Amino acid sequence: MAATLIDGKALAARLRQQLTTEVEELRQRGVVPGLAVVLVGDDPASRVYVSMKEKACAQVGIFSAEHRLPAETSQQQLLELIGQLNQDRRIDGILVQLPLPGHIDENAIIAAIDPAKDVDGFHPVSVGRLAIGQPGFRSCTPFGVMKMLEDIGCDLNGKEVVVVGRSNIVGKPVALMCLAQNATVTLCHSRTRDLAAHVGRADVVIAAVGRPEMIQGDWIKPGAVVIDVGINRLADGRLVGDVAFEAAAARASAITPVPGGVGPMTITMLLYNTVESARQRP
Ligand SMILES: Nc1nc(=O)c2c([nH]1)NC[C@@H]1CN(c3ccc(C(=O)N[C@@H](CCC(=O)O)C(=O)O)cc3)C=[N+]21
Repeated sequence: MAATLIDGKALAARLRQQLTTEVEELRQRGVVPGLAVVLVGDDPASRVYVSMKEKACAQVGIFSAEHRLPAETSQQQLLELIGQLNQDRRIDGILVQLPLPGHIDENAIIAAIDPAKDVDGFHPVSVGRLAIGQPGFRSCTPFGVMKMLEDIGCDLNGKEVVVVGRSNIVGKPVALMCLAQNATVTLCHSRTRDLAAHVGRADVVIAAVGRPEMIQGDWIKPGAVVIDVGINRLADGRLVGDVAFEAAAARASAITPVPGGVGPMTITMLLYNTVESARQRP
């Protein structure tokens, strides 16, 4: 393998160490950052993610308040809880674990969160601020990707960035973040013609399609940086990304592994946003 491995787990650990110090300083000023984590229903994957988030909060000294609600919870009941959390002075961030059960309108729930507590960065106000270049909460996975690029000293100014996948939670926001750093950004998706040709021009490839190993190694331009946001569980139990790792690593200058790449950064940026929100407490 020619490429440098971009170790998300190690970077996440370093950032969490810094956050621990910052939380301690806030605590001495009488501010304990607080995160409310809301889980509706009992999806096993969501349960795992939520407990990872709580553990991470405890690790850096953030107070976390867990709200586990039954799958039958009505939209009205959930909106009432959000309303209470919006008013709760101990709470700096509200995270509603997605996906929500089918009878609940996710957009209505996200819109009900006070933008000042939108540490997930999913509220239309946060997304709008990102789009027009104003400060605001940045959603955690794309924010983690940007931190990783910064950490390896990858300056995006004038670079060709190809993002594969146009989701609201990764593809679109990461494209906007790269644009804000003066990259030339191409946002590819399922209808893109000749994806291989686009990827082949990229100095930086950001894969967020959710299809196991779809981005082939021989598409990668020699020396490119490859960020793999995908986390796909195969039938044999293996966890793989959206990029064919071994073949891509043979051509790339740097590449993220799966697991241990972008994943650990997502939760770390949630902690980061929560601490930032506590700092801005009214
Ligand atoms: N409101 C909301 N906000 C989210 O941020 C959110 C969400 N809902 N719903 C689900 C997705 C998924 N997500 C991940 C967090 C950490 C890892 C992570 O740490 N992964 C590790 C371990 C992977 C494993 O072993 O399963 C890794 O990639 O190395 C992955 C995925 C946050 N999400």
